[in-house]
Amino acid sequence: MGLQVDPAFIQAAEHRPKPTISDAGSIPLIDLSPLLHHQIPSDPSDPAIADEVSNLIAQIGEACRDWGFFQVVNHGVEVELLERIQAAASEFFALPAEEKRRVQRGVLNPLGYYDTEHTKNVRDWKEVFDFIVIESETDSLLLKNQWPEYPPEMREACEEYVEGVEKLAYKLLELIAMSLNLPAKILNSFFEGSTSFSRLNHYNPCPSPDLVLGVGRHKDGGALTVLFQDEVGGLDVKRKTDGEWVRVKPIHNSFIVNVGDIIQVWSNDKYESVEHRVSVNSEKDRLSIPFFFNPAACTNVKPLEELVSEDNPPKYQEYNWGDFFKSRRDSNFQKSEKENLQIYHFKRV
Ligand SMILES: O=C(O)CCC(=O)C(=O)O
Ligand SMILES: [Fe+2]
Repeated sequence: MGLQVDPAFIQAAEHRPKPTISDAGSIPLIDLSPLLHHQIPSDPSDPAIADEVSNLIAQIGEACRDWGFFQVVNHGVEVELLERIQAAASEFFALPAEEKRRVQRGVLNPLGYYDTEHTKNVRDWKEVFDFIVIESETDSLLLKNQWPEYPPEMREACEEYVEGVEKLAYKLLELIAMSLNLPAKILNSFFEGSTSFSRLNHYNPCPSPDLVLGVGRHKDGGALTVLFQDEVGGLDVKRKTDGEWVRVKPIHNSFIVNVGDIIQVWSNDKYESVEHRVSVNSEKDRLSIPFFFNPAACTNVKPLEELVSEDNPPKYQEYNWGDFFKSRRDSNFQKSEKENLQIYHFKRV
């Protein structure tokens, strides 16, 4: 029998998903309901901090340290925003290819539709639509949204969705800062004029799910990812304790949160950005919507001074986020012989 998929999609044998994967012993589940009736205090030493909130901060800290991933419920993002963006995304991806290509990303502007992303030089079994929160233009980078004509409600659904999810991302950032024993808002100013963007990921059913991946194994390069997934499932996380891949079980009206490379560097490796990938299946298509919470392009990323000392010297050299972001986006666009930029290139030896 001949191959059922283009060889560009085929993973090397060691990276192919196993036919069965466990969702037991998977990522922690955290209930954010204390935030529905308490403010996040400004400082971890605040004597008025409610027990429920200090407990929540401790849970977030443990999840970041032990997993780099967790799932949240009672997150305060309105379910209606989720329903609207899912409906718009499904309608958009169901359009004929020529229609979707009218908003195709280009070399100059990385935003819009595309179905040719490569992760580590193997093509991903997916199509995506990227849009950014704050549009900008510099000599080296154009970040301008390309909204499709159909469905007409897509733009509003996307814009209102990111507004809701960005608020959640700020709360998570503040809880993470507190869990590192730092003032809650210490990281917030890096996100003024942010390069945060969101992506609609659509994975079609695949005739050879044992040979390909929806997204190859990778770590997220930004600060924090807040991801919605539908009920199909397919996100696999590499468990830190034993390196096993575990499936993240879909939970209705929840978000999956993961620490990206920037938090790894800021925390001087206290929290690590963990590898993950997406498996596909032969029956159902799947939708996921990550929000990549990223600082401003001018941010120079390095271990936070408050977290380094003589005994714990900085483990990374400073790098510029805008340059890193551009280099990643260029290398994901086309297959290239060169490995793309990774934070370990800035590791001090
Ligand atoms: O679809 C998913 O569950 C995850 C996608 C992902 O890891 C990414 O887009 O960076
Ligand atoms: Fe990812």
